[in-house]
Amino acid sequence: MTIEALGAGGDGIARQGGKAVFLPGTLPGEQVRARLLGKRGDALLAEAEAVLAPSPDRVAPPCPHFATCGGCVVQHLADAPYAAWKRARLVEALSRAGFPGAPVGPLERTPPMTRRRADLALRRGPGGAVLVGFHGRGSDAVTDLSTCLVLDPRIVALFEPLRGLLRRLAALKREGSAVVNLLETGPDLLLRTDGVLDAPARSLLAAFATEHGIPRIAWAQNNGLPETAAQQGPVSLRLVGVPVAPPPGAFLQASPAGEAAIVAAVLAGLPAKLPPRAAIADLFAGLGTLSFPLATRARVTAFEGVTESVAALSAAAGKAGAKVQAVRRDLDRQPLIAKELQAYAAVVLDPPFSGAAAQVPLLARSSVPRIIYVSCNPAALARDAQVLAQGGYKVLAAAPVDQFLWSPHLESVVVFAR
Ligand SMILES: C[S@@+](CC[C@H](N)C(=O)[O-])C[C@H]1O[C@@H](n2cnc3c(N)ncnc32)[C@H](O)[C@@H]1O
Repeated sequence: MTIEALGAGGDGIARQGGKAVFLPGTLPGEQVRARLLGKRGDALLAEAEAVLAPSPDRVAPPCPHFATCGGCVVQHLADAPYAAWKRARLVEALSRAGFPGAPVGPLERTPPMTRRRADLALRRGPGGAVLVGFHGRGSDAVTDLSTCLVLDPRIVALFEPLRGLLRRLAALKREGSAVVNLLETGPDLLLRTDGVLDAPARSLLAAFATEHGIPRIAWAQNNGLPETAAQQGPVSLRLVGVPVAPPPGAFLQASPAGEAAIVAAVLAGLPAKLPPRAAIADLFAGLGTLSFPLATRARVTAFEGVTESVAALSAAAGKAGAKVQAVRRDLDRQPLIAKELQAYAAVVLDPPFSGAAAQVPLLARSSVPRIIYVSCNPAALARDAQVLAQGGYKVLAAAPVDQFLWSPHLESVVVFAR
């Protein structure tokens, strides 16, 4: 087969009998000998058994786990075509939404080994050993990682100690996860396991926290509410200089450089002049990553659905005297309505992967002069941007931010105006 394009998920795409065939690990222009594996929706899935004519853009993937780990699926592509492909994802998303030729800026890059948040999969294997890593490509298998080239080395340094801990932790029967948030006070660990945490296990966690300089270890059974299992000291990080104490497993932008690029693009998207008593709404505000920078320009109301994040944001704003009011609100069930929206000179929204399907139609019908949409999913962005296009909004600027190096994920900041 001849590979015609690189798909949105990072797989090469060929055609056979009028059907698209997805071939992981291949690149446009390559000729491969392939074996069909089955169907993927309307398309076919195949495996390249041999690359007969490799692309000049093919490079040796630097990570030893490339073949199995599902994290970095396009590490075999040279840097310049990789950056062009990533940026093109935003160009295509906006084009699909009805904004062909939108002013898309250059790709903002983030360096390897700087990701400060990891959501690791844990699995106990036969013999009691525990695998710690990421899920495999399109599979449920867990790749047991010895290294990772995107994560901050301080997180990677915890892999082996975690394996040792979990081997002895009866609370992990078969499956679990570990979220590591690298804060300024050290790694903050949230363990989710499928068993019960008894008193000896709590002592084990406390000893582990002391030994590895971990200020807090929280634990939850499966998807239950986390509880603090061991606390050795305060947990804190600064968001534009404002100290915030995140709850266990809190959402953080993936890397400091990515966060800085997003904040810069959001601030640049505000009108140069705001009316004297202007207010900005920050929707899906999390811990206030965007609220605090926005508060340097106007009063901010920060809407967020997770109670613990709202409390952390509110406490941080109170202590710092920042002009941010935090409000708990589920924006899927109870989006801001027209009457509420008209109070704002600008609305910033940074929804989860699924986008903001409930809020965006109300924004599209609103009189809000400026909407700044921060997206981590070009497909959801394309759907939501189309609704804003139908509402009469134009794109003033769009910034693609490569927070998830070598993966198909793309962060973008798009500025809409009436
Ligand atoms: C992509 S994060 C952005 C957080 C923040 N803006 C930042 O930059 O760190 C999305 C946030 O939306 C929140 N969220 C998810 N679903 C929500 C909902 N239905 N209503 C309100 N907030 C929600 C999540 O808790 C999370 O904090």
